[in-house]
Amino acid sequence: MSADLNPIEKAKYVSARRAVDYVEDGMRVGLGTGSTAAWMVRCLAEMVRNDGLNITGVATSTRTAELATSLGIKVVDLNEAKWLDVTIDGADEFDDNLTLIKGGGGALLQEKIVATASDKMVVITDPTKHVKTLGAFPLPVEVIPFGWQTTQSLIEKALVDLDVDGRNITLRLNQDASFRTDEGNLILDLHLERLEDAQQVSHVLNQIPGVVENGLFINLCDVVIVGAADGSAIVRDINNGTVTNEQVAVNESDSIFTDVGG
Ligand SMILES: O=C[C@H](O)[C@H](O)[C@H](O)COP(=O)(O)O
Repeated sequence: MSADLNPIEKAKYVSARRAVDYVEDGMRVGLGTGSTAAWMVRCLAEMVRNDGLNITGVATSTRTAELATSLGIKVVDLNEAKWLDVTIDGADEFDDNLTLIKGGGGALLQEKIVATASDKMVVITDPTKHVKTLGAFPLPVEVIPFGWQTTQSLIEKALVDLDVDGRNITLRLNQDASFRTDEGNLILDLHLERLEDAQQVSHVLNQIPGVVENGLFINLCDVVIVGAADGSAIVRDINNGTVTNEQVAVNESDSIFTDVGG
């Protein structure tokens, strides 16, 4: 493996390399967003290039679409694909129930639509993402720009009613301006520290006018893969209840490392 990659990047690569085993010829594949998902896109592109793999990708963000297209993966709109065989995506946090917090990169809305429209969601992670209780990672909530401060106040009130301390909410910035999602919306990051009842919080947030979607992914993830820098990966499948510790075949001279300058 490329000596230039730090251990976390190596772990992400290992997890992505294992995840692409779920992709078969002719599949429609949801392509996640983020640094881990980018490794998966590079792995798939290599299979398209070297093995003639024939897949159709649906990207969860403009940047993933650009990466996939630039590497030779066919990308279509979800309206065209309609339904997907598998989606592979990263996560910011996951717990033992495979509930996720996503949206650190602001792509949670399209990611959730794509994951929901998939037969299987495979989540690729590194050891830093596993938590006992969700919430240390701020929960992203996508809101429309109109009246966003009022929406924020309504979120604060709803959290108090749920006995969750939601007073620390920040508008996500991109340098000096507000961050805009691919849909032109804003992101509020909820610094909750602990999230005991994800189902309830998610439900309540999505009832508030102005909230488009939140970053909690509940009952969507089928498989989580936790890669490690030594080339091992823990693969947990929630549907068949298996947890396997595997060694992933990695090629030190893999051309995808040169794609990223590693
Ligand atoms: O909006 C971004 C996504 O939910 C990402 O999948 C998530 O933030 C994980 O990203 P990374 O793999 O870069 O840690």
